[in-house]
Amino acid sequence: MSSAPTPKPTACLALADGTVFYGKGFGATGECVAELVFNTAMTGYQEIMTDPSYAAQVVTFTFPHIGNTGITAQDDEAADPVASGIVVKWDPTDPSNWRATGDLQDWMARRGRIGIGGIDTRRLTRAIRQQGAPHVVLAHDPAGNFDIEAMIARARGWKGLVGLDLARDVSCTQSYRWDEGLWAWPGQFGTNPEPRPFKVVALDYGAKRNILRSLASSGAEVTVLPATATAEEVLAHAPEGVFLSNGPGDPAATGAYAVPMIKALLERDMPIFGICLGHQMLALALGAKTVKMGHGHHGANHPVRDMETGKVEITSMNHGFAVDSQTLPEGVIETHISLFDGSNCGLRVADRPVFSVQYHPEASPGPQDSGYLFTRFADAMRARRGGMSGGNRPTA
Ligand SMILES: NC(=O)CC[C@H](N)C(=O)O
Repeated sequence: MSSAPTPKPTACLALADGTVFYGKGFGATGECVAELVFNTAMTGYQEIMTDPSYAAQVVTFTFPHIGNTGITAQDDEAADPVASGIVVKWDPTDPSNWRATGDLQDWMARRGRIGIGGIDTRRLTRAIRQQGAPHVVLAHDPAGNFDIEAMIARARGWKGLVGLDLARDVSCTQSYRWDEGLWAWPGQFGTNPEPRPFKVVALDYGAKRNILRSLASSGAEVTVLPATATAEEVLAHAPEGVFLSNGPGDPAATGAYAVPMIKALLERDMPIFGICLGHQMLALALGAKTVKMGHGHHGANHPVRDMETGKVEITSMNHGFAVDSQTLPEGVIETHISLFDGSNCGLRVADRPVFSVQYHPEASPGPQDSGYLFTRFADAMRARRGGMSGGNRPTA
């Protein structure tokens, strides 16, 4: 009696330490070099893959069923998937979802993103937790020909994300207006009582669409400017508030453009709100330092404590760098911390409407606990209209 031959692996993942995982390839063929991170979200693989902050990263999902809800353009956080590739436990099945307009595998193949299925993602996640986010090469070849030694050497030779400036690569190149509000939970911010919208300039370092929707729904007329816009270019729009977006790469590598622009804005008494990379760059502009984390935070269930109200929020997270709270200068208050590891998750400037958070109040995917931050930004701009100050104090 003969048994069926074991199918030849059509994809493999080589870690810089020499560990190799074999599996079944899907999506695009070819090879990519990246940092490997794990994401613990149970939903939202499409939002995760299209979040521009994942540039130069491969994501391994701890949730085993990825692909089963298919793909819909409504869930794109950017025009294309940005994560270089994904690692999953089960091979993606055909989608079963009334919203699906396509399947994950075809979408990834058309957009040049590599997938590997059949991987022991628990073992891989444990390895990432122990050694920190490793450098990897992910390859997909239907013929199953892999030069493992060359892949390991390429992973070892890759310089990684520290010092890597990616924000200007994923940014828009032209300014544009964003008018679309939230479609997923339209009443989130109530009705804006202001007769005219707040003029907000949003700097695009890799902005997720749901951030722009959240700003619009909280009463803003949003003009999006490229990452390299100068303070003069920002101020030419006469904004009532400036928003600093999320984005990929090392915040400290944006010192040639974003940090000096933010420093110049801080000279003005203007509401500023930052998210994730925007939070880190604001901290740098205020004189603090950022550090690379071990394996970072990537998920949709991260508890964060608001230090001023004592409330705990369950948040969406995606970051591999963090603000070193020990370096926050006098007058800059740590407003939020991670309940997983105590790392900094938010700051504000005392008595000024300047604040930022490390996590993602726009969710997509994730819980909506932190949506109040968009209201706080709108309140800060409203207070300016009314000639009051201190509009970033806790509202609830
Ligand atoms: N989501 C983000 O904006 C990520 C910020 C930064 N690239 C980090 O990894 O920490």
